[in-house]
Formats: sequence, C-alpha cells, structure tokens
Amino acid sequence: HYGAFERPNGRMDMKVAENGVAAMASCYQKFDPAAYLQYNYTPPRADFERKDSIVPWKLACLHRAFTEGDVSGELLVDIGSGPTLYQVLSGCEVFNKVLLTDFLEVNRQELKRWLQAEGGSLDWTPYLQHVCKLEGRREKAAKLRQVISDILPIDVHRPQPLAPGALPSAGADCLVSCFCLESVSPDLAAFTRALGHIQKLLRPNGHLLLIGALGESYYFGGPGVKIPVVPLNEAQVCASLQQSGFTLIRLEVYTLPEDMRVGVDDVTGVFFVKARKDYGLA
Ligand SMILES: C[S@@+](CC[C@H](N)C(=O)[O-])C[C@H]1O[C@@H](n2cnc3c(N)ncnc32)[C@H](O)[C@@H]1O
Ligand SMILES: O=[N+]([O-])c1ccc2c(c1)CN[C@@H](CO)C2
Repeated sequence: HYGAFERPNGRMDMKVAENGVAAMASCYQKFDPAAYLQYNYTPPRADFERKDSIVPWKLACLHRAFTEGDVSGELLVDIGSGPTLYQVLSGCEVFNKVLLTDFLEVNRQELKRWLQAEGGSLDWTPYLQHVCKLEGRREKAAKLRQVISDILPIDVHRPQPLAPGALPSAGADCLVSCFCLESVSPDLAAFTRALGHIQKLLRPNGHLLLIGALGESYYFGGPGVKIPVVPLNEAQVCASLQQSGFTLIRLEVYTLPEDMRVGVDDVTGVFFVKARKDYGLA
C-alpha cells in the first residue's frame, strides 16, 4: 500500500526513482529529430490555414501570454527545446536574451544548423510568417538569430538542471517549456519533482509558460521509437504546479479533433499554462 518506491518511513528509495529516469534517458538515445518534426510540425497538426490545427493554437497562446503586458525582463529560457523553435517566436521580441536547451546533442545540433542559416530538417518560414502576422511585423528571423545566445545541455531530473554559471544568480526572468516534463518523466512524482527543479531556475515573480500533453501514454520519437509519457489530466497539472511553488494565472485546453490523431501518439488534448513563481512571502 506504499507508493511504487515509498518505504514505511516515507523515505523515497532513490535507487528505484533513478532507474526510472535512466530508463527514460536510454529511450531518448534513439530519438530522431527529423522524424519528430515530420510527425508533429507538418500538416495536419501544423496547418496554418486550419482554425482548429494544434500548432496555430499553441502559437496564439504563446503570443497572447508574451504580449499581454505582465511578462518582461532580460532572459528567457526554453526548457527541453528539442529540434523546434516555435516556442520562442513571440518571446524573442520581449527578451533580449534567449537560451535554448536540450538533453540531446542531436537536437542542439539541429537548432544550431538553423541558427547558422545552414538549413535544417524543417522549414520554419511558415511559422515565422504566421507569428509576424499575429504581431503585425514584417521580419523575425534576424531578431531570433540575434537574441538566441546559446543552446545548452539540460537534465530536468537533476536538482540543478543546467551547468553552474549558465544563468545569472537572480535566475531567468521567464521560462517556457513545451511537451518536455511529461515526456521525459517515468511517473507523476518525477514530473512534479522536475517542475520543482525548473522552478528554481526562475527569479521570484518570474513567469512560466508551460505547454504539454493531456492523456498521453506514449509517442513515437522516430520510426519504432516508442517513448512512454506520464498521462496527465488538468487537475494533476494544477496540483503539480501548486506543489512546485507556482501560482496559476491561466490554464487553457485544446481537445484534438479526430483528424489530428495521426498515429504518432495517443495524446487526447494539449494544455497551456501561464503561471508565476510564488510571490516571495518571506
Ligand atoms: C517531446 S520533445 C519536446 C520538444 C519541443 N519542446 C516541442 O515543443 O516539440 C521532449 C524533449 O525533451 C528532451 N529531454 C529528454 N530527456 C530530458 C531530460 N532529462 N531533461 C530535459 N529534456 C529532456 C528530449 O531530448 C526532447 O527534445
Ligand atoms: O500536435 N502538436 O503540436 C504536438 C507537438 C508535439 C507533441 C505532441 C503534439 C504530442 N506528443 C508530444 C510528446 O509527448 C509532442
């Protein structure tokens, strides 16, 4: 009747917890950035002509969150960027320094290739154009390349996910993280711990913009690369945020229409959270 690795005295058996995290890490050795982009960032899931496509919904949530006036500062950090850039397209106009991060070298390389204008596995032009239209701008690529100052290794299961000195002592002014924590954690407890680890990267009163999967138990990170996911519901997301020292500002949910279920995962919905690191009470 104890949790998976709880002991009578409540002390968590770190060994079992670490095994779960190690198992996830080995799954990711086979992650294929090009396939992942193909599965999730091309039509129908990324169809800018469709009102009910997932990617335009995510971009609209991020655009509103970054531009409604309460988010500001110097440094924006994207947690678990993967091979994608969409998550900082609005933020790059609000912050003058953006750090991208990922666990895998193959993803960091994919991002570097785009930054150095050496092409990449996906053409981000339609994304840049879509967000420019939302913002009434004509140009974004140059700005994006100018503000992205580094692409760093990260492990959200470590109490200190980034290398020492990666962030200023005050922390980041804003964090964004999309489809990372639930996709890299062996269970809900690990998901909540990881949320606590990234909370510490944020300055007091800094904002977190979190996008994630609801009701998802697996996804394909490449042909035959089936990666387990912690199936979350809205209540669990809210509880984990609260347990990790965040104050919820807004939660929005997108439910996938049938034709967005294309066989690359069993996700049923997507959540968008805007939250704030608890006001420093002491
Ligand atoms: C589902 S992908 C999300 C990518 C991207 N943020 C997006 O919105 O599509 C999950 C990402 O988490 C990264 N990852 C895996 N293990 C991790 C860990 N322990 N800490 C941080 N990121 C990790 C993977 O390399 C992968 O890029
Ligand atoms: O539709 N989308 O925009 C989209 C983008 C990325 C991901 C999903 C859906 C669902 N699976 C997660 C991995 O757990 C990754």
